[in-house]
Amino acid sequence: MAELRNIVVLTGAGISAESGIDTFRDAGGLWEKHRVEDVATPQGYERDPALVQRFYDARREAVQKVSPNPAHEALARLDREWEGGLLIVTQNVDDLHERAGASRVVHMHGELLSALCPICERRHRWTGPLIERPECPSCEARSLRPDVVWFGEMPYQMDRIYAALRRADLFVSIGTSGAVYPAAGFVRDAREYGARTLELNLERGEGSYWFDESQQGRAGELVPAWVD
Ligand SMILES: CC(C)NC(=O)[C@H](Cc1c[nH]c2ccccc12)NC(=O)[C@H](CCCC/N=C(/NCCC(=O)O)S[C@H]1O[C@H](COP(=O)(O)OP(=O)(O)OC[C@H]2O[C@@H](n3cnc4c(N)ncnc43)[C@H](O)[C@@H]2O)[C@@H](O)[C@H]1O)NC(=O)OCc1ccccc1
Repeated sequence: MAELRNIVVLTGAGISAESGIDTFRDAGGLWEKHRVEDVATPQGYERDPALVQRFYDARREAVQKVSPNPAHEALARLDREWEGGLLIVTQNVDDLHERAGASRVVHMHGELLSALCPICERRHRWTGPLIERPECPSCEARSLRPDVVWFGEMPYQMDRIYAALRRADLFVSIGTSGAVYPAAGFVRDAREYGARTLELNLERGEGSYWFDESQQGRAGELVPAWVD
């Protein structure tokens, strides 16, 4: 087997479930309580920005009440100790990877604790809106929006992600249903570039067929076992 040097890890809501963060599609998940079109699309934000602000405010409060779990901690350990290439590509907008100590992390769908001004394109730490369209500290436009990627919008840092996929010897997917693109297509991209592929998930995801190996179980057990 070719020498293992470069690893890409894709994470989804399932890795934060054991920290007490709702996933999207599981029973009692976010998409049961909110219509995607209303809270996670640019059109929904145009229609009712206050509804969208409240949705993300509630998630910000929830994230600040929880802590990283053993799966986040194991990936942070890997990040500290692995001398080869490593990129943790997360679909999650929470900051639990960083709070566990990981640094080689890309938030392809944005971050809850960041605010984006679509006018001057500057980002600011989110200090809580309490109103529909907070003022941008840089250009004073009443424009600040959650710095998250909504459906129909281009995910962040796609060039960096595809470059890492092209170099990957190993692609590992953790806690994601494989229902949302382009993230759901990464396993096939990685395979095309010759990487071995491993799925660690509570149940088989929609793209499970494309993985060389698939382990079912809780991330809090599977990930430390895989890393150590
Ligand atoms: C619904 C789907 C069909 N639609 C899409 O994919 C769309 C449209 C589309 C594009 N290409 C396509 C191709 C085919 C079909 C459709 C499309 N995609 C887009 O619009 C994307 C933008 C999508 C991003 C939307 N924003 C999110 N989030 C941010 C906001 C927010 O968070 O509020 S998506 C959001 O939902 C997704 C949820 O998925 P998961 O994280 O997997 O969570 P889920 O609940 O589904 O599953 C949890 C899993 O964990 C497991 N689990 C649970 N507990 C545990 C546990 N304890 N341990 C282990 N596993 C566990 C469960 O078993 C389960 O499998 C995540 O990506 C998450 O970020 N933009 C785009 O394509 O731009 C153009 C483009 C194209 C190519 C290249 C460049 C640009």
